[in-house]
Amino acid sequence: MAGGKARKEKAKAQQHMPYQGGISFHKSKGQHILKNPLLVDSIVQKSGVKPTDVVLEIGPGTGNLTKKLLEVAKKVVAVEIDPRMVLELQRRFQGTPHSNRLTVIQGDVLKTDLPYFDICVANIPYQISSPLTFKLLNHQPVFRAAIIMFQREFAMRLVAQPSDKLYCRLTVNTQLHARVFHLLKVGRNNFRPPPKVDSSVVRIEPRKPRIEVNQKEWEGFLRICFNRKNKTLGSIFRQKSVISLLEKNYRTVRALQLGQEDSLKEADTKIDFASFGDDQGMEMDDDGADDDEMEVEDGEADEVQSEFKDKVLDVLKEGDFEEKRSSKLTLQEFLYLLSLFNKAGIHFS
Ligand SMILES: C[S@@+](CC[C@H](N)C(=O)[O-])C[C@H]1O[C@@H](n2cnc3c(N)ncnc32)[C@H](O)[C@@H]1O
Repeated sequence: MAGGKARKEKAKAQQHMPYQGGISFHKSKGQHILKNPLLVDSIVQKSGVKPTDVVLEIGPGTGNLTKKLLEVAKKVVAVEIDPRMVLELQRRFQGTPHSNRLTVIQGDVLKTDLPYFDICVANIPYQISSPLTFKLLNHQPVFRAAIIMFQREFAMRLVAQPSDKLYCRLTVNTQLHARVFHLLKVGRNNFRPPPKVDSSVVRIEPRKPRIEVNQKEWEGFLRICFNRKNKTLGSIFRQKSVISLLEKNYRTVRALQLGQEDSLKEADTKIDFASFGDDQGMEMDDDGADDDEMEVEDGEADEVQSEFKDKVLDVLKEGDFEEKRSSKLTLQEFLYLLSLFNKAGIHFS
């Protein structure tokens, strides 16, 4: 009797254990599986998955979230990089009523052409947070929402508002394409093995219609604005390095417009906006003070006096931006300032 009771208790306890399938987890692949079934329920419930939805899951692991998603969705397409996990998923769902509604794609989600989906729900490896977010935001056709677990700090950057400490280039870049909401704080002990950081679930809703910008223009512009986000735009756009970059670009664009190939050669077309920050504007290691640690020259000594500089400063004055700081500008203000620069023939790509 005592043995039977112990067995029953063990079986009961196992029901509430995360399904691990005897697999060892690799931290290098961000393998921290969800071990709290109540949390999994809560994520699925907050996602608002409909019975008609095709769900994209990224990094299904051993399938704890997948199982709940299959219970509420029409279909789940899961992309998993680790072949051991893919095998485990197939074993877990084989012969269950769900098996024909689950498609597993083995591969790196960043290199995979994503299929159609209505909604994405995922507990992802945190090292791909930034490229994955931008991949999703560029995905066509536009999906309804993505409900994603991120490292807490990354999540707070996505939802930050002007003046918040974590408001940065990533925030503005993301909010250009989507509205982002914080859904749930998740402590590290909800995972096995526990990661070193706390997490948050956010809901990303792509804007419909999209705000159309020239992506290269926008990125070059934001790199400069966020190079020192707490400085005034007046002092950023007075810097010699910024003025000479913009002037080179201005001359190149003018030469192209006039079809003057000789002036184009003179203009030296090499424009290096990349020196003003990384690709996505996401640095998790800084203190949120600035987007980039690169030292830039500023101050009177590095200023240039030129007609072109006056042209740039006139744009700032026209929009009343000279004394404003990127850390406090709204998305609409960034869009407006870029449009003023472009109207004056000043380009960032
Ligand atoms: C944080 S775990 C989540 C596991 C499961 N969804 C859960 O919540 O229990 C992340 C999963 O993503 C997988 N993964 C890591 N890098 C990936 C990539 N580039 N593409 C697709 N899957 C990836 C890992 O193998 C792991 O299974």
